[in-house]
Amino acid sequence: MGAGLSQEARRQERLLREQWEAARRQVRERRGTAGEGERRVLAQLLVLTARGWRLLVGRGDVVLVGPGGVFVVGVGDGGGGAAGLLAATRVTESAVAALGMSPVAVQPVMVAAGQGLDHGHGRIRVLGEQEAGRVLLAQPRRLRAESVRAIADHLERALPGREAVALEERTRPPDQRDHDGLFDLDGLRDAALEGARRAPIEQWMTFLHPDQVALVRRNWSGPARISGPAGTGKTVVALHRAAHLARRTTGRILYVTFANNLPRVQSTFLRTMAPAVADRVDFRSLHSWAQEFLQERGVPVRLNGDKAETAFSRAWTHVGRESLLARIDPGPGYWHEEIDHVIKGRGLTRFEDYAVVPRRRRRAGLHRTQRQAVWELYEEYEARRHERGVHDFNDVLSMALAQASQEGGPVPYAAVVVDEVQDLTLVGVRLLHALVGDAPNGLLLVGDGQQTVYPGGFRLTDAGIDIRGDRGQVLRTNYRNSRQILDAALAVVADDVFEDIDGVPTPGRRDVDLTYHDGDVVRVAEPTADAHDRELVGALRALPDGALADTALLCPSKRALGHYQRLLARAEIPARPLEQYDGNPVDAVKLGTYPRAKGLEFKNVFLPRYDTALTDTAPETDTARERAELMRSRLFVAMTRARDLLWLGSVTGPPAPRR
Ligand SMILES: Nc1ncnc2c1ncn2[C@@H]1O[C@H](COP(=O)(O)OP(=O)(O)OP(=O)(O)O)[C@@H](O)[C@H]1O
Repeated sequence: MGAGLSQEARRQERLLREQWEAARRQVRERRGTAGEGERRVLAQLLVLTARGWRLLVGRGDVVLVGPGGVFVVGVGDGGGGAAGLLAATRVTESAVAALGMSPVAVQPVMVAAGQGLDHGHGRIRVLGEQEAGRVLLAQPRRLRAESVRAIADHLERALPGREAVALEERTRPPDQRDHDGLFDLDGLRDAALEGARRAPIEQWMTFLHPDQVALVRRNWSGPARISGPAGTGKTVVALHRAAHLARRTTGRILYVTFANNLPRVQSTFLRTMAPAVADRVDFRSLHSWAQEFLQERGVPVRLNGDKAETAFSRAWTHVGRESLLARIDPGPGYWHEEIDHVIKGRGLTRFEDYAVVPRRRRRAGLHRTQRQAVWELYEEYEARRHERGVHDFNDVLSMALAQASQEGGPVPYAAVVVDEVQDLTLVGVRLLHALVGDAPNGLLLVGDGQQTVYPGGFRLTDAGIDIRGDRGQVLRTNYRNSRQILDAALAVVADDVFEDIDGVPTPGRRDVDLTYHDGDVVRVAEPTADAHDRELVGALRALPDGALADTALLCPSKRALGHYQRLLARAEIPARPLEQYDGNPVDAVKLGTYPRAKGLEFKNVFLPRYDTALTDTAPETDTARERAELMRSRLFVAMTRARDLLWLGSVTGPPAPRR
């Protein structure tokens, strides 16, 4: 900076110098017996008290509460080293849990002799003596002033034996200036400026409902499950849980979803909310993880979706098209799904098993002869796939399961968290279960059967996962949607009874508690597609500056998506594919299909021609009914992504070309 220092930087520097000198003096007077290193650290922490932080000094550690969160700082050699610091952290975590504060917001820090240190040691962040104040000052803002006050007051009562210490405001005689040439005041000044500049982190990254905190900290004796309707904080709890487990163990945590883009977004969130452990949580999509796992084990994978697709098309032409299957549903898609989600998705390799398997969430009942026809198609597909020497996505999971089930292999993860579990196949769930087995706090399955966006399904009992007693938890408070938005979404699936992975049938219109939250549904019905599109563009343009960063436009199909992509390009409205979204704000509309939006949320959600996903008349065949139901489920997911505005466009026709 030097000569170019801004006025604010100069003011900060002057203030900091005064505070630093006063702090040094105070520590020298009160803690004369402490070593120089310890005194220097305490002086830095005292400076923080002049900047909105509170200090509770104990024996060997200091609890700090400030805009950057709650820190338990090990100083000097009065305490019990790392073990003592972790014990003090746990006590502090318990104390703040009553206020709804997540354990991940309480961070243990060890200050060590030396300079330029900043690294993780297990769950403890290690900072050099010179860095402590600077690093804490530069933290993104996590707590507002009133929260700092409330938490510090609470901790003063809850943690007896600690002394509240603050920098005393005294007028400084001019001849007592304490020139401490060794200390990096510039660093402290820059950190203070940086801390003030950084955007505060989201409230949910620090505060949860006390019931949610209890789930995050709970000890489960085996696999556990968290379910609940859309927007009830399942992912939020799962993220805090992953961070909490990462701090409790030295192993790695695997956080898996089915979709590809979700892990990126969730990883961004975790990095902000619990940076110290972020590197020990692997956010992965199931298939990409399985491929890498096989590679590490030296198992060759020749995944080729296109060639596998061709193998299926040929098989259909050869044995499917003229078979009795075509009478049930003439489209090959339904039968491809049957192979993907029922036969291979469940890992079936013998007809006798398929002949009797319960085909969960498949609406067309198939008797034995019909199943035989499906099996022939399956065998033909497998033969043609082998001929081409390629694997499909299901093969990858089956091979990974075979590897993971082998005795004696290294256990790569201490815990596995599965988000959106309802969209996994049975083999996928078995694979993840095989990684950690029934270990305490090993497997956590999070999801909601009502938001299923792929066909087929499974029950936990099919996977041999036994979740009993308090290991099955249901969240019931929707924190995302307003009454209007949730009502509009529930109306779509009101008549669809669904079965979740526990096998319990649940009515579509579920009881959900709502938190008070504003939010509107805007319905636009136009006689022509052009008029509809003009309204859409107008509505997007009417959004306030900067709003596009938190806006999504979602479509039922890729084809429709192409249309709106071009429309937005012509209208010069910035847009980004949802696939590229990683949770960091970009001032552009996020464009994607309904299934792509799963697990995400946006302030504004635009669903042009949303009613193409709905059918006016009851479908005549079972397979058409199943498809219609799946479309409603996807639309429901898309609608419940909206926090503040749900824009529903439709074309009343005539004539409205179908998209
Ligand atoms: N205790 C809480 N207080 C306030 N907001 C909360 C709380 N818990 C969660 N939220 C907010 O609720 C919203 C939904 O949370 P989350 O995405 O975890 O829900 P979900 O159950 O996973 O949703 P879905 O199944 O629809 O994907 C988020 O905006 C989150 O910040």
